[in-house]
Amino acid sequence: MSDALIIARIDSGRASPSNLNLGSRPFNVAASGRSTEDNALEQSPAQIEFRNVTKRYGQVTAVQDVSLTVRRGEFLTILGPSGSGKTTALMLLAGFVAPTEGDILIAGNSVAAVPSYRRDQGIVFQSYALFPHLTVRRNLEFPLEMRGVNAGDRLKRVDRILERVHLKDFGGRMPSQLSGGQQQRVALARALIADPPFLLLDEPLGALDRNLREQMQIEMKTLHKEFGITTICVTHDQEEALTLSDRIVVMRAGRIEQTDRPEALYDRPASRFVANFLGEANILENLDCDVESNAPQPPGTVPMIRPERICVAAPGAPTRSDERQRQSVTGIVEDMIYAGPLRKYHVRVGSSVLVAREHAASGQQIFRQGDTVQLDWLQSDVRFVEA
Ligand SMILES: Nc1ncnc2c1ncn2[C@@H]1O[C@H](COP(=O)(O)OP(=O)(O)OP(=O)(O)O)[C@@H](O)[C@H]1O
Repeated sequence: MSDALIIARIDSGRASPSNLNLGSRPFNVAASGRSTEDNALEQSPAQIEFRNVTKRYGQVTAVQDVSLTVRRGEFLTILGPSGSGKTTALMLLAGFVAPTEGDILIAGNSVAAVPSYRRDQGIVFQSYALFPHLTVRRNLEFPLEMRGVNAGDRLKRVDRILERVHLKDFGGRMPSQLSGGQQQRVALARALIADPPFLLLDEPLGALDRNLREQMQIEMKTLHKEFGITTICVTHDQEEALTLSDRIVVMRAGRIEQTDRPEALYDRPASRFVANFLGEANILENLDCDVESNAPQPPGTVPMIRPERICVAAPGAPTRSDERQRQSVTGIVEDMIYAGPLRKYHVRVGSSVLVAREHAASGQQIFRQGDTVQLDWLQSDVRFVEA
């Protein structure tokens, strides 16, 4: 079932950074810089709630004790590696599978006894699931017919939605006569046409090539803004999650590891797992020095720094940061990779290899394999993550 696409808005009551039970860690504090939009979302009413939901298949626990609150209008992405329970969480919400324990509420009411076909939701799958023998127009009319909408209204609504997804001249085509991106737009239009209160997306763009995926990400974000529809999206694509979401839920082995806004998740991951899953992370272990930070190291944590926060320089070169705030180590370049406008260095320091990423600026010294370099960073850029 990993090829369904669904949109909705989820908020983990259990694991957001502000309520994670992590003692006195500095990242318990919600990141600053919230926009008016963020605040408005936080104040919007809860639309969907998972209350201690567990789903077992025999010996396998696919989802374990998940509690979430999705707010009206939110775009929430469930992100996690294969087998972490993302799709099961979505299928539970869609009513395709029933919880073993716990309850799911929509608009404050338990939906335990409501079959999926009676849940008013739009669903989009990676495989589009368009009817191949029906034209685009007939595909779009189908959900309206099911709801008893009369022919005149159906016509108007189909015209309107075709216009909104930029497919006004494609109503007479069969799905096989459309590109992948166009088929995905029809699938989205079909999910939205009956004005569902929320939309569920499972790996919505997984079948598209990279360029088209980026274009569709922008289109989906625009559509979400226009419709203001609560959306829950399941993906294992970090970039997609970062681009589209108001908030991201990171799942691991059936549980929620962390929930937060994309920037906050990247800048202040709670655990080594999240730090590594969302971007690249240097865990500052086994260096021949004590890593210093502006904050004391809480027990059970390890220091972490993102590659773009590390500067690479010749040994003894003046550093770019304030001396009192600076930490530096010496290492040997193992590898240097050009990645378009970026240079990525792998540098051996003791028994660790640190990754540093720098924007390629003109006049900047380039280091090669075997060169001795100095790596330095600001202590304030060090984060402590759960080991
Ligand atoms: N119908 C089923 N019967 C038995 N086990 C299942 C069933 N559906 C899912 N599982 C198991 O539950 C766990 C979670 O599966 P799920 O499909 O939710 O993960 P996922 O994060 O969506 O993975 P992927 O990204 O690979 O789709 C996995 O171990 C999977 O094998």
